[in-house]
Amino acid sequence: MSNPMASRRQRAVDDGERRLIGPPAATTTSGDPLDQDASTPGFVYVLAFFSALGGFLFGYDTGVVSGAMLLLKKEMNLNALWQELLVSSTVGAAALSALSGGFLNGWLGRRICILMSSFIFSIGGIILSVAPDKVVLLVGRITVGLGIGIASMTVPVYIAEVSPSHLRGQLVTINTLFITGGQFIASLVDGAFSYLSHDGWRYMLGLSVVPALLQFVGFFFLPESPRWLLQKGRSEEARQVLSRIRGGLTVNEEYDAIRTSIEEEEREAGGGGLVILRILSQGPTRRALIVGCGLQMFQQLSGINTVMYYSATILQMAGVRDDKQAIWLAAATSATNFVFTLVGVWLVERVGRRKLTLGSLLGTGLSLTLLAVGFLLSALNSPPVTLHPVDAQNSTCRQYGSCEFCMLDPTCGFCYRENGTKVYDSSCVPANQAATDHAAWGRCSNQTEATDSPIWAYNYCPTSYSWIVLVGLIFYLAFFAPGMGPMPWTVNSEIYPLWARSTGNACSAGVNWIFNVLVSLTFLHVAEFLTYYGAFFLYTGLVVLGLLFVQGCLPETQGLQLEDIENLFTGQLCSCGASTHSGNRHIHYIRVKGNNRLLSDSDASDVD
Ligand SMILES: O[C@H]1[C@H](O)[C@@H](O)[C@H](O)[C@@H](O)[C@H]1O
Repeated sequence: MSNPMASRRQRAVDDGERRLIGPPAATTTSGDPLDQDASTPGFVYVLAFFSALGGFLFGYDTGVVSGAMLLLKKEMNLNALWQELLVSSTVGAAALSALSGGFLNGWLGRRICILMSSFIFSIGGIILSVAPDKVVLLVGRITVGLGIGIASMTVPVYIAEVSPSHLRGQLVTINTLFITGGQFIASLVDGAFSYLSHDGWRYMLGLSVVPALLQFVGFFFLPESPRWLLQKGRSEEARQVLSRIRGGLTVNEEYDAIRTSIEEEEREAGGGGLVILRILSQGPTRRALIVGCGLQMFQQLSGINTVMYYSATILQMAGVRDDKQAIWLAAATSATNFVFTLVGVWLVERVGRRKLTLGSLLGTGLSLTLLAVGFLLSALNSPPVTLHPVDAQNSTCRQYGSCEFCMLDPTCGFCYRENGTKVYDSSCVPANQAATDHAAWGRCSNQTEATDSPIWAYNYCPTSYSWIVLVGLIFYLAFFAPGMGPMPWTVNSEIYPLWARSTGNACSAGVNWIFNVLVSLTFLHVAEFLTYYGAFFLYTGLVVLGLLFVQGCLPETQGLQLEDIENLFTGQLCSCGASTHSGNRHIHYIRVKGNNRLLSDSDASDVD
């Protein structure tokens, strides 16, 4: 049977070495084959930079809120519900707008969507910085979330569509570098403005207007994706843009490949019906969608955002008691995430997406186990409660015999004194629910700087095993950041055929945001029921499932033309074979350890 979605060229890999079947993607005007490195004009980096500002804003706005919240809850007297609302409304809005972004992308194009998201970011930043009360703050956070959702699905698609294939993985991964960079800068800004006694949060939240405006102005001068233009029948414009992006080289080959693929797709689909239904009804796109959404789901299920969020507590366990010091050390955590994403940018075109994802998941799983073991040892050696003060309100806190059980109850905290590593005079008392940084009553209810005053531990316990948890945290970020952080975004930007690309990315980005909310909102409840070590063992289990999924289902897309990648999904989902056409050749290849190994390359008439 001939493959209905076959495209023009196919690169097959034999024993890890790629053989190019058919002519190279671009030739110089003189007709010489291009040296690919020499053929990459700087303009494509400019495009990637301005687009990735969307990733920066995504990272900044999700990262900045934790530091801003420390100030906001005091200045606006926010209770726990309002704090939760302000954090999760952004992520919820991002999920909704990512899902609707697919339709907007197909209809208005990538460029307009990017302009729209930077405009929304700017408005959101302005609302947040002038907000007179919590309701306006909520409106601002929702607005920013709408911008994040659209940016998170559009930017990777745009970068993938303008990049030459040999650089595509690297350039799309730069977007995730900008996400983690945004989170890192946000933590620095949080640190710097935490010294302001009043209105520091206005600067923290409002500063995002600067990159948003920069992106808005930049994109006024930048072109639309040539692939989208061609799909809309604006062929002359598409050819001009393609040639501008490729530095004035002859782009006939690439242009023809895109056009043929669009024509074939249109013939197949007849152009009608809802895109999502067409995706689900055709085997290859359905499989691509499952792989894309699965990757995004497992990214969030590996617990990245709880690890980032929980880093402050981990650091407190390690003995960092001062708020300011904790803020700066949390900046070190996001710096680690950022630096190791840089390793991912470096590795993606060297080892390929699949190996990088598998290696990253393996390391992430081992690090989660280490984290869980650290928490387990801390729990087993948790200091006992030795004092039982009279509790007028008869709260649940008095029933707990050790710090471990006391801290797992969000209404209680552990009040103790220490002598070196020895804990004494310890009690479990109710936390002040408006501000959990002190107890509701008793010796830990007023914070003093005196060295002999008792210590208030909310959400953590003093332990001598915190170093295991700290090492686990660093290893976790070092393994997660180069692979599982960026690869779900990178792979999604390249696995769908053009007609399904916006919708496919919208769905997978939506899945990412939905699981982001689910995991971060449930973390404290999961920890309450399963304890902290139980929660981290659970994430380890989920990572093992992720490993099996990636091992079975993720093909290698490195180096292939976007138009060819869809053919990787023509076999059974998670099986290892596929075939494609190249001119009148019929090529069978098999995925061996994720590489496309050539099986046969025969005349089409022999096979069909
Ligand atoms: O790829 C990104 C990155 O890993 C971020 O650090 C994380 O906060 C996001 O949820 C994720 O999508």
